[in-house]
Amino acid sequence: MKIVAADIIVSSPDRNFVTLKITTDEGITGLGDATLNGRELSVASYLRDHVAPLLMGRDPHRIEDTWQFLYRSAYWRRGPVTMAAIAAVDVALWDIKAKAAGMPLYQLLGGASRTGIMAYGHASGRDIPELFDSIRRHLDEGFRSIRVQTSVPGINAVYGVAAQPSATGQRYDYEPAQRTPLPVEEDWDTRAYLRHLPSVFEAVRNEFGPELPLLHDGHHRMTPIQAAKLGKALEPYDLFWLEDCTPAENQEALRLVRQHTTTPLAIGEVFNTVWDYQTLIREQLIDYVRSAVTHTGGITAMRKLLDFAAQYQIKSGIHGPTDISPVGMAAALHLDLAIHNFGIQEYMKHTPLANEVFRQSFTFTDGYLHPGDQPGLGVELDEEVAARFPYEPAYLPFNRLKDGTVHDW
Ligand SMILES: O=C(O)[C@@H](O)[C@@H](O)[C@H](O)[C@H](O)CO
Repeated sequence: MKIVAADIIVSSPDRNFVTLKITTDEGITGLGDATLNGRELSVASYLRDHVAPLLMGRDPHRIEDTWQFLYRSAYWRRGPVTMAAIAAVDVALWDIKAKAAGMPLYQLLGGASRTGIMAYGHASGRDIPELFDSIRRHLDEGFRSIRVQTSVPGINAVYGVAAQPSATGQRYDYEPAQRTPLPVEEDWDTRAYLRHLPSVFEAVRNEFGPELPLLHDGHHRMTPIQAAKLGKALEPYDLFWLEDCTPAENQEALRLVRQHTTTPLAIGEVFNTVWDYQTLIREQLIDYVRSAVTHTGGITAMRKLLDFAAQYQIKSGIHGPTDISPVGMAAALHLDLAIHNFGIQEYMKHTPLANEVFRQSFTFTDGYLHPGDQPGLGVELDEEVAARFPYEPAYLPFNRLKDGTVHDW
């Protein structure tokens, strides 16, 4: 079999997605997700201008060789653009291999290690009553693990609160990237957040009891000592994890957090290679790996990363917000089902419009996802519908402190 075409499809059904479609001389096609929120066109260009010509005539079955070739022959290594482009090729090739075998992809990764994939949803509220309603709604929808984000008194707009008004006047809901000519400015005050958050978790535990797994995302905003303080303060509420408590480019910083708290830690959605985790994993400074298949070099690289983590009893918590397309989501689900050290999967539902462009076979029942049993990934791209929604520039917001200093968002 030979690769005869590699097309890049950029489409914006409610938000931007970049999809790679690889076609073989036998007529089998494979899809890969190359979406990098707010920087989509850079990956589209990387693929179209630099990678697609290299793929022509290659044997699609040689996945490891193609991965190594794309990674090493570029000379310039790592980074989100490069690794998202390589991920898209990798996932598309796995899709082709599984379709050629007539099997769902997870079978090629060793087969199912579990019957379903525990998923967590995103509950949020501007105040406690709104948060409780959101948690109840998620429980009604079938979620059995819940991420909790709230507004903080004194701060106007906080990451992750769906009901807050966005810059366009609509709810924030599905997607923090805004279709505005400049990134929207949000405000931040870590001391106010640290004072407020423990009382929110206390209220949630009192209302919903001790069983429900609860998660929280710090979105990179704390220093190590602030993160240590928050982890300690949240210990009575038994979190499943505290995510992205520090920016974590400095892996050693997590030693300090770890020394002070037993709240489990999850990190890595902005990382893109195993090297970003070397110290974190070897020194057991985290409990969950948050990388996205889409941003970390695809299934081939994620499998190696998670096998490394498994040696230290560190589990997966694969990134799955709506900026991971249904193609990237399906790739995550096949991997989740096959690996032994599965932890939890993030799951934010895509909009009905996005689901018209990407027809998926995965299911969500009583808290558990399953990728389905269609050959390959189980996702089809409707290119006619996709063409109706051309790219629209959008930016993620950024933060400023009260004195005007730019802060991590
Ligand atoms: O935990 C998460 O899923 C978030 O941190 C993301 O929603 C993140 O904000 C987006 O991926 C940014 O594009």
